[in-house]
Amino acid sequence: MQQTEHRILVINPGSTSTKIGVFDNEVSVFEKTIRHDSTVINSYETIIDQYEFRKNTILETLDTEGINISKLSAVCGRGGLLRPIEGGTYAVNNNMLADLRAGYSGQHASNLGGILAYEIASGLNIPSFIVDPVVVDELDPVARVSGFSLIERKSIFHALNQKAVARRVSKELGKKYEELNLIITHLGGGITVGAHKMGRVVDVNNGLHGDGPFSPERAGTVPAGDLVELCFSGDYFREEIMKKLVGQGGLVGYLGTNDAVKVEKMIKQGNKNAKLVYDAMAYQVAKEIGSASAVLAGKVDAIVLTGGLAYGKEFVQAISERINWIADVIVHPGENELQALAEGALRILRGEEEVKEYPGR
Ligand SMILES: Nc1ncnc2c1ncn2[C@@H]1O[C@H](COP(=O)(O)OP(=O)(O)OP(=O)(O)O)[C@@H](O)[C@H]1O
Ligand SMILES: CCCC(=O)O
Repeated sequence: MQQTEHRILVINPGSTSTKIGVFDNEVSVFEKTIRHDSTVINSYETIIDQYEFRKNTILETLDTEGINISKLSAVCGRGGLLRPIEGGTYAVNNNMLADLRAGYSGQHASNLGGILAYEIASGLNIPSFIVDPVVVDELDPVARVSGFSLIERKSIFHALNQKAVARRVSKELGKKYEELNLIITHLGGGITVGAHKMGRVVDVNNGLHGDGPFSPERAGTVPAGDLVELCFSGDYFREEIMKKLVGQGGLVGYLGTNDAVKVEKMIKQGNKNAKLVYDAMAYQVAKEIGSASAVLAGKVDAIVLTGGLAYGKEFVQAISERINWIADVIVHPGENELQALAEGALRILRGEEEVKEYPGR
């Protein structure tokens, strides 16, 4: 039996849920998705205002499950919209807390991850970390140039899951992550396609703010001129347009649902519009993968499809048949973010990796 060296609490706050897990070393001993009623969540003006509610919910859940938090070695949260930083495990420090509280790069439920980790850990006098936040930025300089001198391209993507899956696939291929060129495609509520060149994500679409394929909830890249016309038409407030791009874009905008399983049902029932839209989403994902293969100059060891949509056999098939000439396609459906958070903290606690300091200010 494996000896318990480290017990780690991991926290992944999402827009409608808080996922928590307790790990003894790499082994999950408890995982729970705590779903939050949208009326409760929406009663808070900002994401940060939800802090007390989410913290109490986590502590009550652990208490009900009989998990004694005084035995924890560390707490690790999903990192949020911070300043751009390279991938890795970061200690939560005052600069990070200030940026998360202020929403330095915007509002995202994951902003609560570092704050919750810190507040629970500091009461127990143990360290708190975040791992591979959504702002991980390893872009090559050339990838930052947008073509419009007032706007620079940014790196905002599913870094935690992309990096974790990339490491897992590298192991499966019997190589180090730093020895491979991989295209990792996260197919979730948002979709991001990362060009991982020898361990660095040198280019990726900004999944949150209008870049790349459309997804269940995001519009992705839209024709800029037409968008400007719409913004100044006088028909919409700024927040309305933002919502149409993020949250109510993609499948939600076309078909009124973010649930791909429902869309597949619509298609089976003969809904031609649903078929067209679903095909278009697969088509745009394949285009983005093709573009990432050009970033890697065609030297691609594998293309990986992950996230919830990767459970959809026909969706995966529709993407694969357009891109499987580039490299082998490996499918890892779902995400493993709690495990990735635990492993990130563990690498530090075991001294296998040096903890990174968040710069700030
Ligand atoms: N078995 C399935 N077949 C097809 N689609 C599925 C299946 N299971 C889940 N999905 C779809 O996957 C999508 C959600 O993916 P996922 O759970 O990775 O997203 P999320 O965690 O909410 O958001 P994100 O990954 O962007 O942070 C939804 O559209 C959901 O309907
Ligand atoms: C994780 C950033 C991308 C998104 O939320 O869609």
